[in-house]
Amino acid sequence: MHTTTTATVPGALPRTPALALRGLHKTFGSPSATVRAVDGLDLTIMPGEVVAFLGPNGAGKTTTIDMVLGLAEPSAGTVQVFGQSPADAIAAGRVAAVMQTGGLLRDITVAETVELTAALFGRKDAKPHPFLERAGIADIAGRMVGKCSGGQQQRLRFAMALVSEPDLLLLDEPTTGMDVEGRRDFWASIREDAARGRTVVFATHYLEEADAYADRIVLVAHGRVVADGSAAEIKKLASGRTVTAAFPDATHLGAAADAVRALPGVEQVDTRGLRLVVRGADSDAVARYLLTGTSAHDLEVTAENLEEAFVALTGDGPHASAASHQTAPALDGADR
Ligand SMILES: Nc1ncnc2c1ncn2[C@@H]1O[C@H](COP(=O)(O)OP(=O)(O)OP(=O)(O)O)[C@@H](O)[C@H]1O
Repeated sequence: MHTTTTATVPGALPRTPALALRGLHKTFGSPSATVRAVDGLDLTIMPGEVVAFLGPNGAGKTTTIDMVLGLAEPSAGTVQVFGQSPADAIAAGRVAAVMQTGGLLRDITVAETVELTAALFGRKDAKPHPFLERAGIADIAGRMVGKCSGGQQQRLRFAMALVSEPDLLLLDEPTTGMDVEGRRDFWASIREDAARGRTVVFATHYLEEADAYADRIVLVAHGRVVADGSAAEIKKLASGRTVTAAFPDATHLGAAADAVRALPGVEQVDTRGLRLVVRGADSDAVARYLLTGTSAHDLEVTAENLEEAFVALTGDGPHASAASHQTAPALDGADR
């Protein structure tokens, strides 16, 4: 898990984080109807990290990215990009973004788009080909943008973002609307580029994408970080199992629920109708207890996937209960 604000090696000066978000808040609306889009977000990302910003709709991912890009002002808290304000970092060409939509002219070619971007960055001399090559679209350099597929247009946005050779690349759900193959190719280009040491932060809904392409996953919900770790660590959260069993009546069910809560390793206990749902690390012990010590029948044990762990951690799904939040604080250190 990530708990440091700076990384040090003996004898070396502490490195400046690529991104440092401190007590970040963003509220929208009037005082009577306020939306807390970002609600106390702390995050530190070091240079060279590839980080997935993973969360459900409305978690605050885009609003956070907008603040990093200087497109929105925080209501409270601070954003630093390589130790600078977003405006200074952007002016220095240190940060660029691939957003979900917009930013393209349909009636010019792919190569002309990159040329135009280079001119806007004061790099008239920059040839488009190397950027198109890196984004994997050199073969469609002469195609009109309006004739490109959604995936090709996203790669073009990626090529445009590369023009300033940014140290930090932000991608806001860059593969929305792409098919599986398109996504795979797009990520191959991004990973290749990240291998050169660029810091990459991407917002996504897709757990598989975060798992496959990020070195670190930051789970966001309700404008806060609810878990933060390597893909392996986040996946470990999903290594638990769920035991469900039916009961003849509510009295037996209630008594079993109380007793099961006291068993070691049990993280979450819910009831659905006359079924008890128990989530925890030691499914054997739970199953043994239910079958030998209670009137449980029709017992089922299922392995969890990352999706279920995510729902449990963010407290947004039918499995969510007060107990699910016990897991989050251990992963949610004050400072990242
Ligand atoms: N300009 C705005 N005015 C009012 N509310 C807003 C505004 N922008 C965002 N919100 C609200 O803030 C919350 C966070 O939105 P945000 O777009 O940051 O989430 P997200 O995690 O990017 O979601 P998605 O994955 O759906 O894009 C949502 O409830 C959204 O409706």
